[in-house]
Amino acid sequence: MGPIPSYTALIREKSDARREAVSLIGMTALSGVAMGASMAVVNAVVGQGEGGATFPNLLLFALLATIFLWSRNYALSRTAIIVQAMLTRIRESIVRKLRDVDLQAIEAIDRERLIKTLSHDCFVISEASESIVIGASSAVMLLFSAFYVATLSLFAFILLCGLVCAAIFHYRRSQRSSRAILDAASESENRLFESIRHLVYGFREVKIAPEKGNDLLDNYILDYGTQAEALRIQSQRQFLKGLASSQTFFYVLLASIIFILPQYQVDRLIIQKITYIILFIAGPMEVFVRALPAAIKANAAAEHIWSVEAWLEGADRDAPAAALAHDLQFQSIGLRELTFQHGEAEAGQGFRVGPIELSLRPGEIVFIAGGNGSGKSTLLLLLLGLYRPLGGQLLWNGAAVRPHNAARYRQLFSVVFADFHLFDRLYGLRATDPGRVNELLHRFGLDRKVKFVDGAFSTLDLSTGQRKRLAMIGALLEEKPIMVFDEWAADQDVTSREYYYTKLLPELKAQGKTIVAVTHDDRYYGVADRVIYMEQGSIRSQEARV
Ligand SMILES: Nc1ncnc2c1ncn2[C@@H]1O[C@H](COP(=O)(O)OP(=O)(O)OP(=O)(O)O)[C@@H](O)[C@H]1O
Repeated sequence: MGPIPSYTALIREKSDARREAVSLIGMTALSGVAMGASMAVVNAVVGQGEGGATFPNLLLFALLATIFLWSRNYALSRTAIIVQAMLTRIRESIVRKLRDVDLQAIEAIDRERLIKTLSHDCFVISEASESIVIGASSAVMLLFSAFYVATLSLFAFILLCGLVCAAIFHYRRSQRSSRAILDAASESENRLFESIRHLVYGFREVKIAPEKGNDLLDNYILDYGTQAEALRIQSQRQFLKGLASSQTFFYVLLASIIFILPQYQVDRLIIQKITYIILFIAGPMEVFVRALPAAIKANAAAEHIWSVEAWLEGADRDAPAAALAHDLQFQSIGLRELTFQHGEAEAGQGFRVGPIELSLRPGEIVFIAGGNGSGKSTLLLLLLGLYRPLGGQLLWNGAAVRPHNAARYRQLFSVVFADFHLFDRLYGLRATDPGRVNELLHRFGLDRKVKFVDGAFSTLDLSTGQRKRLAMIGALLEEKPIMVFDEWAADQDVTSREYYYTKLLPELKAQGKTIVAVTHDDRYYGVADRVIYMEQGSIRSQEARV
């Protein structure tokens, strides 16, 4: 697997490098050999004095330099193409799998970490790949030089090998905890940015209560910042220690060649040549040492990608969402003895829902009422087939909703959740007539604030009530048979609320739509055909209003 197993595994299994492995490794090695060989030519020419400066030697040098430049350029440009294509493919594969996993899986993971893997970790791999190729080419050049030294003096070669082993041993010891330090530094930075986020997004609260801001700044932002600073300095020191040990190794080597080798090797010319070699490899050696931290970071980023992939592979999913189906029939939906559990029941901290017994028929308006935390939103998620029930069945026209048909079933619904996400454009509704959108913007009193331009809304910078009205427009344009609204009217002014209950809902019902709406507005309960009361996760009662 090599010293950076996750990174190499990623390149091997997720990129096209496998097909080009021979040419890529060959070109990288060729560039190292050509660099070493051009050094050998320089050495030979200089060693021969004036007699060495011949046209054939010049040609040979030019040829080797060209091979070096061409092969390294080839390896670098192909690596860039392969790595970028690989990252695009990885992002696509992660996003595709992400789209299909269950809601419960998404709710259980760290979404920030997921986004960071798609952005930061992919960026780290993209940046590191160039350093890794140049580092590998330099390593080949160093190997070539070692063998070149062996042809000149076996003793010098043994000396070189001994010193290299000592340097590697020392380097590994000095870098032993570098990964742990890097991880701790990035953890401190995460906490630092989390605290800064509280300051930025809780700015109004901080303005009103300065002690919040002082506490955040003095005890969290500064503390985490200082921790991160100390860890980054420690990590940089470690890297510099590694660099210094490689430079010390270089000077010890040089001193050994100049002062010890002459005791065993009398040929001054050979000593001179080996000295040139040592001086020549100083640059590639530093390049190689500098590539190591980049490789360690790329390996850590690859580990994150692997763990996200593993999580996605293991997460529950429905059959992939089919293309939008317009022919979905809805005669009945039934929740039969449906049960669900939030969290661990054993830990005593979970929330149990059900058993729920509920039927839904076309063209009716059903209100769901109940106290805070009584399970209304959870009931909606169960009805929408977004949570997998623990027991019981969700029936669609008499047939059970299961992973193979759940995505299709969900297409029956348009939803405005209580904690809805407002999209900047009408995704999935490309063919929508802009005239219809403008008419709805006008109807919901948003036409002065929001314009519908090139398929997107001109702004989402709106009040909570206005944002909900915009979300409602999106839901109405979807033209689905069942509409689900979770406390939609809660943030509306009196006029919009009145409009919602007395005009919009009856109009939708008249169009044959079924409405399921969570509401606390008991003075409008007369609009509904039925009101369902939730209490502690169960339906306490159902009241027919007509
Ligand atoms: N994703 C979740 N993970 C764990 N517990 C949850 C989750 N979502 C809701 N709960 C818990 O389930 C219970 C019911 O929540 P739910 O949101 O369904 O109630 P609600 O009646 O809609 O409340 P509200 O009127 O305040 O919106 C609450 O105790 C809540 O803490």
